[in-house]
Amino acid sequence: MDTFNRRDGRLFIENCDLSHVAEAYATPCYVYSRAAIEQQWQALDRAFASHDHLVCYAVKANSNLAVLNLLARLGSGFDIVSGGELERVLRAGGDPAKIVFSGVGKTAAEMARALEVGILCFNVESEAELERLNEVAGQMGKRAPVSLRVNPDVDAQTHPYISTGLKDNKFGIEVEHAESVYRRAAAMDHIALVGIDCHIGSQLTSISPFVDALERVLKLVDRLADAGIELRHLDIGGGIGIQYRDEIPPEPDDYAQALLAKLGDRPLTLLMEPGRTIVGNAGVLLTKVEYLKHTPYKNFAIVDAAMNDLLRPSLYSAWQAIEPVIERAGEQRCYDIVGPVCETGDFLGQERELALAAGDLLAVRSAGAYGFVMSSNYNSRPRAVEILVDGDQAHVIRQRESFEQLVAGETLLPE
Ligand SMILES: Cc1ncc(COP(=O)(O)O)c(C=O)c1O
Ligand SMILES: N[C@@H](CCCC[NH3+])C(=O)O
Repeated sequence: MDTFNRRDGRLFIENCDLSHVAEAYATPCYVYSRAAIEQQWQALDRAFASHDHLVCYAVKANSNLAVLNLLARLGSGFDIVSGGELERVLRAGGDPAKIVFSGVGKTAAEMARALEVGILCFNVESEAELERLNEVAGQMGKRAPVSLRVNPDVDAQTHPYISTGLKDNKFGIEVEHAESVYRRAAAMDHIALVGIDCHIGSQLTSISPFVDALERVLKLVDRLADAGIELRHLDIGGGIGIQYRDEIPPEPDDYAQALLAKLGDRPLTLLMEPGRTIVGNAGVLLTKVEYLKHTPYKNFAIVDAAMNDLLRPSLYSAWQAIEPVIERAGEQRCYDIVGPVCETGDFLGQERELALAAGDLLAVRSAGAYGFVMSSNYNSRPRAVEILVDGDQAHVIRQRESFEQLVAGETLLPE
């Protein structure tokens, strides 16, 4: 049985009827499939079985504690980019010794906490960060495990906002300059060099940019080895794309084979930081049609989810499939699916052929990654509820935010 399947025109996740989920928990509502998340992680893990490796799930893609907990139970590592993500992983039962810490702006407090719990390594993105880390570790009487994130200057052929491996992007240390930074780091008292890292972008649908990046990083690894700097691991980053529409993303086995062939017999553990490919197609956003509005120029379906709930269509003009939860007969019309937020850019989809009536439920597909995590309270809209489906059971894994929670922490000035 497919994770997403239709029975008598009704959309199910596993054995759970999504119209019942919407009825029980209201909309907007994120729903994820446990089986789909686990299967994706296991497929990637299996693909690398022949080589020492660690899949470090990129927490930013979907950081719900229940999702992190499922992955921790599978033995996953985690790629984090903030102190908040670190606390989430710890609360979800993740192993600190399997955490890599990426990001260009780590604060001293974040470094200290990560050193205290004993993470696998810091993916250091600049010399200034390296100096700060050396200082913080020194104050704590520790040595910080470090992997330098190099910027290989490879075009990931993806949306410019999510391309990270070009030399004019803010990420990593230029590959030509990295060797001298490694030499400096090797001489620091409170730094232990353990690895090398790169991440060239997100939603990549071709393997060749990964291979090009790896090739450039390996040249540096070999030069470092010649200079007596031996590393334990190489982290290829995340970025494997998913199918939103008609993209054909790399299969885990092909991806693994291409990378392992390039790696050859170098005794390096391979780390990776996949986010989207693990959770993206495991989730939907359910929303209800509040009103239909027909004008001589356009038809609008005004729904109860908005750009604050799912930002990707507004931010990147991203296309995500939108389908009725219960199919209805009748004439299809071309609709823009828009939310209640006061912005013209507030849409979930444009020019979609659908047969609709007010009150219908819609499912926005591929919403498991960069969906809820990018949501906001814009227009003072409470954040949506999150549900995890396990077989025929639907579990609330985050309650809908209440109006009380929405204003919590704000205070009026005294009279
Ligand atoms: C450093 C780093 N690692 C991993 C990821 C996860 O990327 P993706 O969700 O595309 O796999 C990102 C986001 O692009 C990232 O910036
Ligand atoms: N937020 C982006 C992905 C960002 C990747 C983070 N480095 C998206 O929704 O496609």
